[in-house]
Amino acid sequence: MQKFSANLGFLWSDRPLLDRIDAAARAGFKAVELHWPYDTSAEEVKARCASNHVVLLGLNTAVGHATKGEFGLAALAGRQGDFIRSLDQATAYGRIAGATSIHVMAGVVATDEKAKARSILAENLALAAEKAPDLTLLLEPINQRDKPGYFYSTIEEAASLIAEIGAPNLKIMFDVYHVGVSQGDVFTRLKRHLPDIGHVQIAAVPSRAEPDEGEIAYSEIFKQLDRLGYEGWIGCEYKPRADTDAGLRWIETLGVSL
Ligand SMILES: O=C(O)[C@@H](O)C(=O)CO
Ligand SMILES: [Mg+2]
Repeated sequence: MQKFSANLGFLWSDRPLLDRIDAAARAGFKAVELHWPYDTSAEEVKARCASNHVVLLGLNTAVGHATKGEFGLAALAGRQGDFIRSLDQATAYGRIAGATSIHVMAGVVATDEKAKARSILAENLALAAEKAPDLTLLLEPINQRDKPGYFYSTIEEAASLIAEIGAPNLKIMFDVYHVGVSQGDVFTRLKRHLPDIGHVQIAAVPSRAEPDEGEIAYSEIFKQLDRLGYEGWIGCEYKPRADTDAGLRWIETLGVSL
C-alpha cells in the first residue's frame, strides 16, 4: 500500500512554507518533504508539522552560489570546507525540525573533471555518513536536460558510490521523473536497486506535472512498488499545472489514496 508525501518545494509554492504544511495536511497528506527551508526557523517547522500531525521526511543541502550555476557542493574541487558547512547546516536544521533524511546535493561539474569529482564526492559522502549516522543521506541522480552537467544522471552511478563507501545510511533518492527522462526501464531499476532505495519521488515525464499524464503509467509504477515490497514514502515532487489542490484529482484518477 502506497504512502505519499507532499514535496513543499513545488506544491503550494504560492504561499509561505508554514502555510504549505497546513495546506498539505488539509489535503490529507501525512508526510511532507522540503527543498531548502532555511529561511524559516526549524523550530517553527517542527511545531507546525506537529500541530498538523504530519511527519517531516527530508530537506536538501544548500546549492552554493546559485547565481554562478552551482547546484550542490559535495562533488566540487576545492570546496570541502563549504560542503561541510552545508552538511552541518542541513543536519542541524533537520535534527531540530525532526527530519529523518538529507538529500546531499552533488553539484554541477565539467565533463573533463568528472573522475576527480567522483573521488571528492566519495570522500565527502563517507565523511557525511560518519558525521550523521542518525540520518539517511540521499543521493539523487538528476537528468541532464533540466540540469546540464549535474554530477550524476543515472541510478547506477549513485549505486556504485553507495556500494563502494559501504555506509548503511547512504541511500538512493529514486526520482522516477529523472529516471524516466534519463534512462527509462524503470521497473527493472526499481527491482535491481530496491535495497539501496531510501526514497521515491514522482512527476509526469516529460512535463514534470501531476503524475496523471505523459509517458509513465504511474498506476503501474505503484503496483510494481507494491509487488517489490517497497514500504517507504513516495514523494509528490511535481509542478502543478495550475492550482495545487485542484491538481490533486490525480489521486482518484490513479485509484490510490493518501
Ligand atoms: O528532483 C529534484 O529536483 C529534487 O529532488 C531536488 O532535491 C533538487 O532540486
Ligand atoms: Mg527529485
